[in-house]
Formats: sequence, structure tokens, C-alpha cells
Amino acid sequence: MTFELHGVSVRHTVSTSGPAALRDLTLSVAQGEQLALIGPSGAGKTTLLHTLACAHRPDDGRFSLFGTDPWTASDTRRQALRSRLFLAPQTPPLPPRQRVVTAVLAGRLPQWSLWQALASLVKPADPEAAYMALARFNLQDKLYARVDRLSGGERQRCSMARLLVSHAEAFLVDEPLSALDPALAIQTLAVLQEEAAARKATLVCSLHQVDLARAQFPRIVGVRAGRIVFDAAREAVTDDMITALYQHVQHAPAVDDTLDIPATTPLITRCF
Ligand SMILES: Nc1ncnc2c1ncn2[C@@H]1O[C@H](COP(=O)(O)OP(=O)(O)OP(=O)(O)O)[C@@H](O)[C@H]1O
Repeated sequence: MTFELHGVSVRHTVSTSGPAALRDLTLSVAQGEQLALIGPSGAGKTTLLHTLACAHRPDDGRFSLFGTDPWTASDTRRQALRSRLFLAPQTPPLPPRQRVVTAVLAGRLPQWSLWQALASLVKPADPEAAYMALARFNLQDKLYARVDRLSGGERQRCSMARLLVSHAEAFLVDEPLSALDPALAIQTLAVLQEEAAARKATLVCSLHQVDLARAQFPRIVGVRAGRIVFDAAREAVTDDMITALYQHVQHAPAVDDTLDIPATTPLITRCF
């Protein structure tokens, strides 16, 4: 398994009285699996991705990454586990004044020594790899452009090119399509999924485009108010489940254990 969570809760605030962003969450993702996380704004998708990336330490429950609990491992071991993942955040952390080639090659940072990293800032270590990765998103002509001269959609694809040059075994991708038009969104997702399949990498991707998630991902995990509401093969996901998932909630994480999901919808549906 790449990821295993059992009864995991995560709080953003130190106050124990505040609502947890993730609550009693159980999820297993096998190596090479591709799944989409969907759910309303504030449901906890980003928090879950960051927890999988060891950026948030669970307050309760058990978490194992590539078969090891990263939070009981030494710092060095945890760092080694993290280096096998690539987290592409919602807002790509691309230094504005950097050249695209340097920003893309930063995807290799976890594998580089400090000296290799510093040397690549001066003279890009592998511009061909950056070019090839950008070409998959039709951005090869931006190789030496400055990051702050890119459009929002180009920055997003530049961040995906960074993922391609990484040597990660698991991709955690947070809303990679939010700045893209519908045609580019389909193409970009196809590249991500092809790359994950080619290297047998695990892909966990949060998406607001529910139709695209249902069309492209074999497994769909619905998150709401910090809980998994369903975890199902896409064929088993019905329109009613989607409607219930997105039913209006005023303060999602503050909602009590009683969710207003219709009684006919099981709290967790797992059908493979
Ligand atoms: N740094 C933070 N400090 C405090 N609370 C936070 C922090 N980040 C997120 N939260 C809260 O945790 C909950 C889950 O947020 P999260 O960003 O995981 O949701 P999401 O499903 O990714 O939302 P969206 O689809 O809008 O990106 C929300 O109530 C949010 O307000």
C-alpha cells in the first residue's frame, strides 16, 4: 500500500474544542491506484492531501506511508519517505523571477544534494528533461521564460511539468485544473494519468470538476465535513450520491456527526 489511514483526525488549530478538518478517516490506496477526491469547498480535500504528504501530523489514528509510520520514524527516514512523493499544491509555489526551466527542474530537488541544487540554479542541470516535460503540455517555447510572465493556466501546467521530471512514486495533486479551459483541463489530466500509469505511480487528485472525475478516474472518494462519505468505483457513484455530497452546508467542518445525507445513501459506500 502507498497510503493507509485508520481513524485519522487532523486539526488545524491547537484548540481541542474546535472542529477537526479531518475526522476519523479511514482510507487505503494501493501502489499504482488512481483516485479522485471530490467534495464541497472546505470539505477537507487539501488537508487530506497534505496529511498524505506528511505536511500535517494526524492528531489521532494511524497513518502509514509506503508501509512505514512517518511520524514515529526518524526525521531522516521521514524525509526519505517524503522524497518518494510529489505534492502539487493548489497554488503552485513557483518563484516569480525564476526561469521556467529552473522552476521545472526543482521537481528533482528531493533527489539532489545541496550542491547539485545550487549548481542547477546557476546552470540548469538537465534542460532537455524540462523541455520534454513542458512539451507534453505544449509549453516548450516557455523554457527560458520568467515564471511571472506566465498566465495562470501556464503556471499550473508548469507545476505539472515539475511533477513529470520528479522521480516520485506517488503524485498528490490538488485541483490541477482550476485555471485551465475545458479542453486544456482534459489534456492536462490525460498527461498526468498517463504518466502515473507509465511509472506505476499512485495518483490522488482533488477535483472540483465532478463530471471529469467520474469520467476519468476508476475510484472516487467523496469527502464532506472532514469525513469520507463514499469511496466507490466510478460505476457505483450515482447522481444522488453526488447531489447529497454537495448539498449546501453552511459551516462544513462544524457540522456534527449527523450529516444531512439522505438515509438511503450509506455513510461509506465501498464497491469494487
Ligand atoms: N491553515 C489552516 N488553519 C485553520 N483552518 C484551516 C487551515 N486550512 C484549512 N483550514 C480549514 O480546514 C477545513 C478543510 O479545509 P481544506 O482546505 O482541506 O478544504 P478543501 O476541501 O480542500 O476546500 P477547497 O475545495 O475550497 O480547496 C476548512 O474548514 C478550512 O477552513
